[in-house]
Amino acid sequence: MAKILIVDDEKDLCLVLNRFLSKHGFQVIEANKGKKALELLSEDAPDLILCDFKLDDMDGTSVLKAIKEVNPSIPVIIITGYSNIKTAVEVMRLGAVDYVTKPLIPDEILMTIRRALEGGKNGDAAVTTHGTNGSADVKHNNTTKRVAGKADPYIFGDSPYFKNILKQIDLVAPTNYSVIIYGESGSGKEAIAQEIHKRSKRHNKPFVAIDCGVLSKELAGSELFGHEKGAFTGALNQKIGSFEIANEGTIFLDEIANLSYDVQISLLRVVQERKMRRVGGTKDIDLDVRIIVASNEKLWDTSGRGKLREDLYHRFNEFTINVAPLRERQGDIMVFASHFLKLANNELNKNITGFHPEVEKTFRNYVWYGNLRELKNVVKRATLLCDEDVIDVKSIPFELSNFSKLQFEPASEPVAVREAQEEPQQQNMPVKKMPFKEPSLKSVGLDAEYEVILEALKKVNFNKSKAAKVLQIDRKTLYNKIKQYHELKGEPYEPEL
Ligand SMILES: Nc1ncnc2c1ncn2[C@@H]1O[C@H](COP(=O)(O)OP(=O)(O)OP(=O)(O)O)[C@@H](O)[C@H]1O
Repeated sequence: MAKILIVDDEKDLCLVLNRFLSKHGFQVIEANKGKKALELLSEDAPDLILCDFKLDDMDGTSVLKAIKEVNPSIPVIIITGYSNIKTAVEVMRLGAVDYVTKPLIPDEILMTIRRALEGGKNGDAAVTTHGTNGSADVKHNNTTKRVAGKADPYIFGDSPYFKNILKQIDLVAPTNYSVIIYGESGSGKEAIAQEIHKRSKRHNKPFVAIDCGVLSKELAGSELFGHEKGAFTGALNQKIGSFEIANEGTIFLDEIANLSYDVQISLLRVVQERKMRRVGGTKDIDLDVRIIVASNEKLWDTSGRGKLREDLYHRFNEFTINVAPLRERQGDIMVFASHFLKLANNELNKNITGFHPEVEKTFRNYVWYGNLRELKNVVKRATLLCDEDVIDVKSIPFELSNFSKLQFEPASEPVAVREAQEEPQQQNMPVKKMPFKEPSLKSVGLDAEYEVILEALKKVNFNKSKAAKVLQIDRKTLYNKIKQYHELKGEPYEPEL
């Protein structure tokens, strides 16, 4: 029975989650503070942590960092409000395995937990030792290491963007060149690395993906190169590292710049001499591994700041692929949305046929901080919620469908965002009324109320309980007002929690 640690300062929510997860056969422990969570992590050895992003005593980033220091391989699922999605997406780089957004939907939580316990990152539960079309003969229940196997399928469409990427993949795949893939979090860097492997002569050998952002300083060497029995305290048995597992195949090192300087020296030896030694070992092991690295900042800058060895950078820099953020690939958004809908339909045994035009418009105008990962999550959740033939506005997060209206501070990527917007002038505008087609006294009143509600929501970072307090109404009344407003506009809205 898997043990789950719930970390949330909302005691009621903990209680509801505890009951729900216990009913589904999990053993549940709770912590209402970050510090308590860290204590329980050491004392109770949970198998997975479900952690609210905003706690009274610690913010999500520090909790996650602290958790990963104690146990780098424990899967952590972040609970976040959609208003914090941008930060949550960044936190994924610190090693969270996935995120779920509020209001929480029980079935979504259950699916996400089950996937995470199977060892996958955001639906990519692919943990086998042999190639992209090989069989699964060894399981590593370890979030830092993924070896390609039965995962969600990738698509490479025929838009100009895809054609260009595929041209580069085809060019480099047959060679032994190292490749650097640049792109924002969730933009599909690993998908491209896998495609290079698939189209190379190494295709029936292992593809091993390592999330270097999650490796602790102490264990990174042993994770990558393995260790001999007794090499250090705790090395009870010999361990084969990722490079040896990937021998004759391809290794994908995500967030490469996070590796410590010592590990970078060992890595340089692998790249230069094609040899490595296990930690504590005395024997050289010959290696023939193709290296693909990924980063979301330019490695030249990283090496300029002394974070990445310059010689290593030059070794990697044999071929570069730049993955554009989703918001700059307007033409691909609905192609991916339809693909993710097909996957979600299969998984949930549903038959939703497409997207309402209003949803398509919303998708095209949104910034997608988490790129494909965020789109996939939104579509999966909408498929779960939707009881119509097509995904309608009420099944997508309120903050997303009202995105342009909720923007009243400059976005952090104004250029990219502006380029991607059909109506650029709407991007940074202040809170605006959403006038009804035919104003009545009721609609004018609601319009004014809605404006005040939006102001309050913004003030408290879209925490609806806090907004209700600011507005001196209870949470239910707040939901009802939002719901009423949307219904009057012909946009039904169903808050869940
Ligand atoms: N071409 C594609 N077709 C279908 N799904 C894709 C494709 N590319 C990416 N995805 C999906 O989008 C999500 C993010 O992709 P991926 O892990 O490759 O991104 P990434 O840039 O490596 O992310 P990170 O930097 O956070 O590790 C995954 O769930 C993946 O399955």
